[in-house]
Amino acid sequence: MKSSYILKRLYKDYTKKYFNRILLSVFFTVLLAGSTSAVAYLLDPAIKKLFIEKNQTLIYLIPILIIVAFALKGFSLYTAKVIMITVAEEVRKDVQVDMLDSLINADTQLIDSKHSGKFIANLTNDVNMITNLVSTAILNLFKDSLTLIGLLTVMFYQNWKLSLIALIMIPLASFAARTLGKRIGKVSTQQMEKAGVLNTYLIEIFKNHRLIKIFQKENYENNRAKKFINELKEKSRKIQIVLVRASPIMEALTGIMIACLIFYSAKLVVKDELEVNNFFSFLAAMMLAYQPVRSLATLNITISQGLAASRRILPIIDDKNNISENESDPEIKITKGEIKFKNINFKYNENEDNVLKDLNLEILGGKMTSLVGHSGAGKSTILNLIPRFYDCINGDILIDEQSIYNTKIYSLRKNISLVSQDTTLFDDTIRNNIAYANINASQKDIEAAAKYSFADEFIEKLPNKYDTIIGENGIRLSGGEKQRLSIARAILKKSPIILLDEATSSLDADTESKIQKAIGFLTKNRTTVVIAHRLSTILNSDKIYVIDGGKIIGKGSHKELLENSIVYKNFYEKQIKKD
Ligand SMILES: Nc1ncnc2c1ncn2[C@@H]1O[C@H](COP(=O)(O)OP(=O)(O)OP(=O)(O)O)[C@@H](O)[C@H]1O
Repeated sequence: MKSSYILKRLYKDYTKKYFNRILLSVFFTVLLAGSTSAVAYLLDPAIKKLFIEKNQTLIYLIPILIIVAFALKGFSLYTAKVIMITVAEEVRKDVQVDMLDSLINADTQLIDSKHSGKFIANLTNDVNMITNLVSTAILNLFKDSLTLIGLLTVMFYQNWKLSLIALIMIPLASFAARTLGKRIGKVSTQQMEKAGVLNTYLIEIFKNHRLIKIFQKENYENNRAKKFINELKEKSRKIQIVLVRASPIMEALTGIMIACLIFYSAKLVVKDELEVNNFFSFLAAMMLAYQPVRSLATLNITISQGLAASRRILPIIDDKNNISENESDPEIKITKGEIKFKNINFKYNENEDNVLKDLNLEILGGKMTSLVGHSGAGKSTILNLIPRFYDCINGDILIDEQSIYNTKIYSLRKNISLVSQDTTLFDDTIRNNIAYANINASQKDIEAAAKYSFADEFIEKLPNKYDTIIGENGIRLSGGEKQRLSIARAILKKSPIILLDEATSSLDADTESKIQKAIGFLTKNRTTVVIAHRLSTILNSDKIYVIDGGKIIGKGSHKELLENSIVYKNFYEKQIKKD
């Protein structure tokens, strides 16, 4: 990604709308440059009139002017900074909102390939650097270059020969800064990658802490943590060191320049080409110019960091969705809820074999259809294709004779509920977790859904009932309770199509029977496609498909399949019967 393109994008998407505020901030930097230069300039008449000519009439005016100039300098700097801080925070918010928007709407395939820890690092550290680029860098660019121009004017006004010597420093400083900037850009990308790895590791520690304990892997994990932290430390150290490397370079350059100046000034004084008042005013201007030159020299580093961060962030924002719809696509209309798979081929990744191979399915409207088969056969994949979490390579899926690929995606998903075996809940109240299906649902509807899913009996026993916060992914609830909540959520959605990935874990007989009843209520007269693991579900099914290696190898009722399908018989004997 070219730097010019990045800068154009950042301007167009993130800073253009704050243009007026930036302009106001620039106006204050003009005041700042003027007042800073005035301070340096005023030393000339101050020394000449007050000390050399001993003029008593200006004894009050010049000090007052100096106070005014300093006050104006302070006020302008403060105001310019406050304006740019506000802009910076707005830009930070806008970039983060865009990143999260792109994540929330991303294709499932894209999410599969994303590194969650790296995303967190991008969302925090990288966005910081972009914010610096569009605020600090812009502010400093104007503030420092205008101040420098003002001070150089004073310097040239006082003595052009001395000023030319001082100017030698600028190309030297900018050369040093360019070299440092390049190095910083490279190391900061490496640092961000390490920060991402550490974030992901942290998420895994939270998720897998029971596993760590039971395998007694505390030491092993401590060592891994140390390794990740060390790697990050190394990169951070490198960046900090490159950053501070700017200081000795600048100090050395300043030293050389001051030495040359003193040497040359002495010569000029001898030749009567330099007055003491001019020299002091010149010196003051040059001293004041030190800060803007230093800041301009390191500006390149902020810009390099910001550009490197943008190269990581903009592609995330620009990630294109493959799963899309046309403007003209109609909403899907569900009548019977019949689903047909026609010659479906599908694979998750480019270079792999097809996971589903020329698959044909007919799922009866308003009835229950079971998918059975060994692990890895492709059952979940079939379920994933119906709400278009993934799109097939070729073939078609029809619901009530309408292709799901030519309908509005939201209308399709609105008609589908998914109850999966790994129940997903939010760290929120019970009420909000059920109402996730419909945030406008009344308390009465929520309670009814809880009642039909047999969740009400445990909810009533909780300290704050429906207002109880259930912890991250429902950590404070039992497996059976979580399942009932997710069924309540699906009941509230009232969708005509239900996709059910039946839990494999066994529950106690009482909970099991409640969950079966809840599922019975949820799926009654609705098109249900279930990855079946329970005999009762299989027996209740109107049709069973046996999947193997991404193909249908048998269909019919339980009884028919026991007679006709060896794979089914095998599956039944080994996995269902023993349960
Ligand atoms: N997100 C994914 N990315 C890549 N490959 C995947 C992905 N999900 C599943 N697969 C592969 O697709 C094949 C079918 O998997 P699928 O999950 O559909 O099987 P399944 O019949 O549901 O198995 P199980 O009963 O164990 O859940 C497997 O070989 C699996 O490794």
